[in-house]
Amino acid sequence: MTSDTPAPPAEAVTCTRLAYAFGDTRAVDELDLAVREGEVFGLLGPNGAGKTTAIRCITTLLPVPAGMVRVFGHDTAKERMAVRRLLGYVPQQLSADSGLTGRENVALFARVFDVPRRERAERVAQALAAVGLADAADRLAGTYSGGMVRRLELAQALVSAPRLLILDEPTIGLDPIARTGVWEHINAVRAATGMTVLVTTHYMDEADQYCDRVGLMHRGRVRALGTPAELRHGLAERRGTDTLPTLEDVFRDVAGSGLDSGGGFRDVRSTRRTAHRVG
Ligand SMILES: Nc1ncnc2c1ncn2[C@@H]1O[C@H](COP(=O)(O)OP(=O)(O)OP(=O)(O)O)[C@@H](O)[C@H]1O
Repeated sequence: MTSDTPAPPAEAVTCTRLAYAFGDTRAVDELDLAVREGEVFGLLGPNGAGKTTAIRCITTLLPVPAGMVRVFGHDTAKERMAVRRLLGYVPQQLSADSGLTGRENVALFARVFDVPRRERAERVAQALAAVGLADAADRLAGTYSGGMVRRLELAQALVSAPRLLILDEPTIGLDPIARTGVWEHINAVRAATGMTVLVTTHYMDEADQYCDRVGLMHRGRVRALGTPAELRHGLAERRGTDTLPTLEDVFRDVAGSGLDSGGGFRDVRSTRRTAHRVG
C-alpha cells in the first residue's frame, strides 16, 4: 500500500463462521460479521434471530464453540480478559440496583472495572453527566423512570471508557420520547469519544435513523449488510419502483416467508418494563 492510500478502517469486531447451538437449536449459524472501528452498527432481527447469542459470544459471556471472534484483533477464546477490558456491555436484563442511588450504581461498576481509585469520583460524575443524570445522581434508582434506568445502565457501561460499547435492545419497552433520549445520549458519547457502538434491536425505524450500517439477521445469519440507505435503495432498484421501501420491507424481502413463521416485528410483545422492575 502506498503512503497516500488511506488505510481501511480497522475492525472492532470480526466474527468468522461463528456458530452456537442450544441442543438442536442453531442460535448462531456460521455467522460472518465485521464491525468497523468508530461506527454505530445495528444488528437487526426478530425475536429468536440469534442476536443476543451472538452478542454474548462477542462479550465472552458465552464460549465460542465453533468459528472465531476477534475484538480489536484479540481472540475472545484466548484473550478473554483483554477483550473484557475493551468493552462496555448493557445487557437486556436489568443491571442496575434499585436500592442504590444512580451514583452508587455507577461507582460499583467503576470498582468492578478497576477504574483507578483516585479517578473514580470524577469518572462516575462524568459518566452520569454524559447521560443527563447529573441532577438525579443522588436519588435511588428505584425512583427513576424507564428511560432514566436505561441511561443509568449506559453510564455504568461508560465509566470504564470502553473502546466498544455493546447494547442489547437498549430501547425495548420505552416510550418514543425516552427512546429518542437514549439514542441522543448514545450518539453524543460516540461523537465525543469516537467509540464503536454495536447495538441489537428489532426497531427498524431506530436503526434506520441512528445506525451507520446494519446487518439484517435471520435464523442465525446476517442475510443483508449495508447502510440503511444502500439497503433501501437496493430494494427499490430490484423492484423497479420510485417509492423508497422501508428497512422493514428490506428485511421481509431478504427473510422471505420464513419471517412470518419466525415472528415479525409488529407482533413483538417483549417489553422490558424497566422502571417497573426496578421499582
Ligand atoms: N438459554 C437458552 N436455551 C435454549 N435455547 C435458547 C437459549 N437462549 C436462546 N435460545 C434459542 O436460540 C435462538 C436465538 O435466541 P437469541 O436470544 O439469541 O435471539 P435474539 O435474536 O436475541 O432474540 P430476542 O430479541 O428475543 O432476544 C432462539 O431460538 C432461542 O429460543
